[in-house]
Amino acid sequence: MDKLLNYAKSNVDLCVTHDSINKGLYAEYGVKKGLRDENGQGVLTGLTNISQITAFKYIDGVKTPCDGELLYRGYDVQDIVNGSTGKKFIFEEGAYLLLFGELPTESQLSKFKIALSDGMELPTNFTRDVIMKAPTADIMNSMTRSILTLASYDKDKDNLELSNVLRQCMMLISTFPMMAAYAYHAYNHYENNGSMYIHRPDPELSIAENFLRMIRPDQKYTELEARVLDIALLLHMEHGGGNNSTFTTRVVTSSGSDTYSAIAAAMSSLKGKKHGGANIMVMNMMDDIRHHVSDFYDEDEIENYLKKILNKETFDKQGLIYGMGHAVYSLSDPREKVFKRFVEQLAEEKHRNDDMTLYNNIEKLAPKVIAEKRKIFKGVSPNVDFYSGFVYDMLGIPKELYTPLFAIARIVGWSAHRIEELVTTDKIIRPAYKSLVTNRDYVKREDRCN
Ligand SMILES: CC(=O)SCCNC(=O)CCNC(=O)[C@H](O)C(C)(C)COP(=O)(O)OP(=O)(O)OC[C@H]1O[C@@H](n2cnc3c(N)ncnc32)[C@H](O)[C@@H]1OP(=O)(O)O
Ligand SMILES: O=C([O-])CC(=O)C(=O)O
Repeated sequence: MDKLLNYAKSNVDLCVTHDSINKGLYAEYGVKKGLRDENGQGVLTGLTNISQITAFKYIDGVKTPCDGELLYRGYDVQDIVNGSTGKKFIFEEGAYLLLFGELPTESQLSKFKIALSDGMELPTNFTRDVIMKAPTADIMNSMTRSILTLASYDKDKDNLELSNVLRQCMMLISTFPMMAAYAYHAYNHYENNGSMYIHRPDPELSIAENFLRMIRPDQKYTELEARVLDIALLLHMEHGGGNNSTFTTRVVTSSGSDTYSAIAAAMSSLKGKKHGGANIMVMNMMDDIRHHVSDFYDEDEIENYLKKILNKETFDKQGLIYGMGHAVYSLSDPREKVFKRFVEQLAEEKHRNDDMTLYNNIEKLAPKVIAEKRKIFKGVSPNVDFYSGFVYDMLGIPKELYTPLFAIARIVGWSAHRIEELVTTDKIIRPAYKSLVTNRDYVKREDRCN
């Protein structure tokens, strides 16, 4: 390993020399870096009927940043949340809506729940033979391994008929919580010396309830905890075709690959720190801030520390304030607003008021500090990941499961987009790269100088 690392270090300069491209050429050739134009707007690469994100409104013909709006199949997520008061199975209802395009009637929801419950089963000894092998704190990697292994149990893996793809997607929606919870227990036992327990899901319970039941030794949870998690799952389900993991799903789907491979690829995208992996990074960053800021009520001290993070002087030295900013939203992310309502309620109940103050101050100061230091076109505001980790922390969910929870929700959006891609597009996604290569005369091996 060390020898390989030494070799890699000695060759890094070659990569930098041959892989650095003058940034000015992007503008010269009209290349949209990150598939974004000069104003940060995403390049149009597809059409979708699944969801809609609004971050700007036209006022007197002028494009103006506005509070964010997110519609699932035309319904505002905030209305879905408000309409769910006193109800269970909010995630399941959202999943039906995204997969089939309509809000379910009681009877449709009930049949859908039964179908999902039927899918809540892993193959015999799968937990022992696959999930418990090579335990890791990286639960996303463990889940991805499980997804790819499940493919080898599926006799109809490559069949792209819609009914088969839908069966595969629903089976994955049903089994993701088990893959995540059991992978965590294996890690906690083998790496952390914790106790290991494997609770089976109860087919009568919701996905949110089952998740809480499976991760807790006594299988108990309160109504509020289950509701908050149910809503968190709803809010994370879907975010258009362009977000990194959904676009990945669509790219892999467009090549004719199977469901397991497309979803495994999406998992690999989601875990990135700039995408779904940001929820863990927010928690790590908050720990770091708590460690370095002595007074959570002192705005100057907090602002100075945030500047150090942006200047790559501290924390992970990447220059990012996690949980802030979004590729699409401008003034606000509607999901963050919903989260905040629950955060305030939970923080009061769990006596986390000092933490709440720190979060409030960062929410207020970070956008200003980022706007001063970076070229921001549309405004920068807290995103869905800013409060999600704090909520999960107050629900006693271990940090290793935060990004997996995102995946447990987003598999629904990935599934809907895979199906839409199969039904509608049927064209391999293949953008162009302008080549800067120049012809060189071939030199025989013995004639190359050192
Ligand atoms: C579920 C989700 O995926 S939500 C996003 C979760 N990710 C995070 O919280 C990580 C922190 N945030 C970020 O890295 C960014 O805001 C992203 C990746 C989400 C979006 O980035 P972009 O699409 O480049 O956003 P935008 O066009 O508004 O950014 C403009 C500039 O501000 C920078 N910027 C945006 N947000 C931040 C931030 N939180 N901290 C530091 N700089 C930031 C961008 O890097 C970019 O700088 P550049 O032009 O030098 O590359
Ligand atoms: O849309 C994006 O770029 C990021 C994303 O998935 C989300 O915010 O849920």
